Amino acid sequence: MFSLSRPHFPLGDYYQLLLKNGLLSDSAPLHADLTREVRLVSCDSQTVVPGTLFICKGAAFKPQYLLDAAEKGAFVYVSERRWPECALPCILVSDIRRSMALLADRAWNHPSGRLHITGITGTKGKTTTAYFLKSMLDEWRRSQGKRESAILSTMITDDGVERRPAKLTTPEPLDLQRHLWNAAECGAEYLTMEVSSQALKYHRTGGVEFSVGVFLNIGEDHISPVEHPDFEDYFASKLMIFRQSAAACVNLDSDFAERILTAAESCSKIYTFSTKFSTADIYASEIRRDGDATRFLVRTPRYTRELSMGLPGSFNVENALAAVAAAEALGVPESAVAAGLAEATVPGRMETFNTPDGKLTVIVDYAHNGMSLEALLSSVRREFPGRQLTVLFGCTGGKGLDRREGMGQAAGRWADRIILTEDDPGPEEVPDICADIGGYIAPFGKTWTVIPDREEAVERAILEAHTPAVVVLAGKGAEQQQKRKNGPEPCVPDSLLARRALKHYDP
Ligand SMILES: CC(=O)N[C@H]1[C@@H](OP(=O)(O)OP(=O)(O)OC[C@H]2O[C@@H](n3ccc(=O)[nH]c3=O)[C@H](O)[C@@H]2O)O[C@H](CO)[C@@H](O)[C@@H]1O[C@H](C)C(=O)N[C@@H](C)C(=O)N[C@H](CCC(=O)O)C(=O)O
Ligand SMILES: Nc1ncnc2c1ncn2[C@@H]1O[C@H](COP(=O)(O)OP(=O)(O)OP(=O)(O)O)[C@@H](O)[C@H]1O
Repeated sequence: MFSLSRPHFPLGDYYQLLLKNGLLSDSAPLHADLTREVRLVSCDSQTVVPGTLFICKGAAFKPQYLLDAAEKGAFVYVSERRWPECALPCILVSDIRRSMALLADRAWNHPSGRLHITGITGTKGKTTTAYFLKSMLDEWRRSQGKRESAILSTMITDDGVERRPAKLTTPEPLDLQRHLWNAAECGAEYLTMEVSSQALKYHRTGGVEFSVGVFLNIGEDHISPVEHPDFEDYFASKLMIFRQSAAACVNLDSDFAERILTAAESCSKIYTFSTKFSTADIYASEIRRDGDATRFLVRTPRYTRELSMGLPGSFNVENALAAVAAAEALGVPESAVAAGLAEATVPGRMETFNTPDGKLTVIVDYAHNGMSLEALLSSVRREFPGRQLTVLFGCTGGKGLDRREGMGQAAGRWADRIILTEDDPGPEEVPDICADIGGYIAPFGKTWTVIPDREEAVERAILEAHTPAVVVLAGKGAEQQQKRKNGPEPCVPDSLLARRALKHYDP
């Protein structure tokens, strides 16, 4: 049994916290009752109750929200500017994002102090690594008769109390701290979470203690007017994870590994992992595909043994090693590491479907930028020699425009047959996006077919393949929505489309 009622703190505690962290930008005394208990800290006027400390923030913020909050019983507000239309006392701060994170951490009584949290950052592999680690932790916990660990990932939010599809990879501070509180209260003890560069840049994880911070890799992505202005901003944001981590896990095979290691020096312990450098603390060798399993030998400071996993793709060994490294830092027993990895599945990541005659393999995968499609196709080429390789994909519209170049080049380099289709076109037209991608395929001397309707495209990709063949359906993974001009609209997931088409397969 657990109680979900949490303590409440007087306004003075919150005020002192901002003062101590140098966030107050007004030295004038605050005309508010500092002894009054804050019943809720909120940035959403729709949730306000009497006794709320209201946070004014956001590009879409309107002063009317503050007036609504005051009417519902908010008694003080925190903001980077005063709002003269509101008579409530104002705590003026210099940085609303940092302030909000610290206030949220306080409001939920610093729940990360009661959990072992692993934060995972990197351009690619965060979700997969988080699922691997959760599977290992849960093996261990089940063997002790304990409840499952919690996870906050792009795929799912499961804090032991709330379980639903995630809105963001890393939640905003007030949501994040509530999830951490839930996890701590229900006895999850361990929590694995993805930490996006956006979250670090905007201090969403401010105040959180990570037992382990994992840095997987870095590549060009998320550089756009609405995300990061340039690669340096993106990289520097990700490196911030180590400032709040006790132990660091660093991939020596990543680009810029030296710089990542230097940033990790702020942590009290560093675990390096690699498939290339035998000097790494966690080192994998003898990597091979054996039937439906990927096997490799791993050496850690505590043991040397063979590990296996169901997920194909040599890049998944990197993710597995990251999880093994985090498990090492957390003291997860060897047997739970091995069993957890062997059993782990990740929806929409390298989901594989084979025809009974074994001549046609369809792979559904979430690769949706150049780095991931390159890793995916090069790995499939190695693992399925001598087969025709078809790739089907599209690119998102209105953002991430550089993905067209990276994905086009990866397809041009590796595929025999290329089908371009819809993938979250947003405000753009699918044929226009495909034409852009085609411009990056052409220099490789390859041709491509544009089939805007994804259902038709998948069917033709599969049924018109020349066996022995592999058909890769990239980009959407387990997603069930297409983001179009009018917003998200439901769509059939690729795995279901693949199963449907395979029913009509005629060898
Ligand atoms: C809608 C939007 O663009 N939101 C972004 C923005 O938040 P914001 O604070 O400016 O949001 P806002 O909607 O303008 O805020 C309005 C405020 O008014 C309040 N309100 C609203 C209505 C009302 O009646 N009353 C009221 O009080 C709202 O509760 C809110 O507090 O600033 C935040 C800074 O943390 C961003 O995270 C957040 O990202 C949106 C949600 C988003 O989709 N971001 C993406 C890019 C993102 O973060 N992605 C990463 C993954 C990508 C990666 O791997 O790097 C992620 O972690 O998910
Ligand atoms: N270590 C890796 N290196 C390169 N590509 C990878 C790696 N791991 C996974 N991928 C590719 O990236 C895709 C997304 O993987 P995953 O969801 O685990 O990463 P992520 O970091 O959570 O991604 P995103 O930030 O896009 O949500 C996979 O479907 C696969 O194609």
